[in-house]
Amino acid sequence: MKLQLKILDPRIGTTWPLPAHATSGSAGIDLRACLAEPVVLEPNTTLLVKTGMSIYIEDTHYAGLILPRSGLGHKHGIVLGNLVGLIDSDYQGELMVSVWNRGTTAFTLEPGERMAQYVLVPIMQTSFDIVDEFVESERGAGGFGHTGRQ
Ligand SMILES: O=c1ccn([C@H]2C[C@H](O)[C@@H](COP(=O)(O)OP(=O)(O)OP(=O)(O)O)O2)c(=O)[nH]1
Ligand SMILES: [Mg+2]
Repeated sequence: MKLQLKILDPRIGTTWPLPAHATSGSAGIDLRACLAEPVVLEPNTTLLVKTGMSIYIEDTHYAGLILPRSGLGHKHGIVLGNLVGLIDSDYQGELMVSVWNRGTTAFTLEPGERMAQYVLVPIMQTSFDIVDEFVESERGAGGFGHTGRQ
């Protein structure tokens, strides 16, 4: 599916490649850190980092998710300060990534480094019928481990 992309940082598409799926089956598109110079992220610090671009989804049946990269998250503790970024279909501003060093050692984020990934997902918007009672389901109100652990 084609989306409108506005390039805000001229290094995107010149110094660094245009955003794209890395392989034919990649679900995500890596987002690069649009930094002027390397930044040291001390343990347990968070930095809001520009991506240098805006993606306007427009169609309300889709949203963007910003997710961690597994290698950075597992090996270096670099995840997201908001855990997951949710990008609304009507958002036209610059995509921003809240980079959180949840690890125990400092991490140097380099200009152009792929820091997170963007995934387009389908969305069902909801409205509500107000009711007093539900038709009873098999589960009912049981949750939070109600069915046991094994
Ligand atoms: O990691 C993120 C999360 C959000 N956004 C942008 C796109 C999104 O559409 C907008 C609002 O995000 P959200 O609704 O999660 O944040 P909020 O704190 O509720 O802000 P708002 O009051 O603007 O809705 O911020 C990002 O660029 N990166
Ligand atoms: Mg909001």
